[in-house]
Amino acid sequence: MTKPLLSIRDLGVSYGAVQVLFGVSIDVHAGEIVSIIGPNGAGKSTVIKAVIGLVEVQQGSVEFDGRDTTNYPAHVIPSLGVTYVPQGRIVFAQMTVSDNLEMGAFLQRDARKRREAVQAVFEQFPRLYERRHQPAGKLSGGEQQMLAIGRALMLNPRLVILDEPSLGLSPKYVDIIFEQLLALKQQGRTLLMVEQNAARALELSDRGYALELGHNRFADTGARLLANEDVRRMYLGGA
Ligand SMILES: Nc1ncnc2c1ncn2[C@@H]1O[C@H](COP(=O)(O)OP(=O)(O)OP(=O)(O)O)[C@@H](O)[C@H]1O
Repeated sequence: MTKPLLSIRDLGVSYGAVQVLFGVSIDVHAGEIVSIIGPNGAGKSTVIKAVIGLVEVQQGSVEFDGRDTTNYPAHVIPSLGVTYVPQGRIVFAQMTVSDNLEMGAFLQRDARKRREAVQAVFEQFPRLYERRHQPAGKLSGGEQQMLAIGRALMLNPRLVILDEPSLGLSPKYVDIIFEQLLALKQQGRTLLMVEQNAARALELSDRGYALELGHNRFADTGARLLANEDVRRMYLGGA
């Protein structure tokens, strides 16, 4: 198999004296959707925060596109081609939808390229085009999540990392957001996400990793994890 685009190896992270990750390893290949699942406190968000420089890695390594990026500062990560959609639909509420998107292209100095990127996001999310002049704070929760995802696409990233993209959304928008993530993969994007909605996430994931108390517990294709009795009992509510 080709080398992973992102390779997280034996990650150890502590908050102060409390260790929360104990040798976690995760690979993401170009063109894949990979999900990290696990109960509250398993360490899912900490893994992605370590990748994007928001928490310090004490053991192990992070490699992106063959380069050791362990403990690269957060402000450098977007220039590598890695963008992040934080938990909680974070948008600039007073700014219009269009201006929110422009903010996502902060590294792009060419105004024409910025406009082209905005147009590409509008094609992906026609609903955002309809509401382009409105303040982001007036959008519904699902639309704000579309906007947060659209903003992360503005730099044409090689990897998009999403923390709980479906959290707090109505069932209708959960469907829409997951459909959009699948559409992004079909366009060749690479996605790594953390999801509490494990069954839905695994359905559209090429591969998944189940964490337990800061350790790797299961790693397999999405389909095989969904079919695994132990995974179903421990992570999918026994369904
Ligand atoms: N800033 C912090 N300071 C101290 N402890 C933290 C901090 N952030 C997270 N933790 C602890 O680290 C552990 C892992 O948290 P993390 O948020 O990575 O888990 P998670 O699997 O993403 O769960 P959740 O879905 O609840 O966010 C938990 O015990 C949590 O309480």
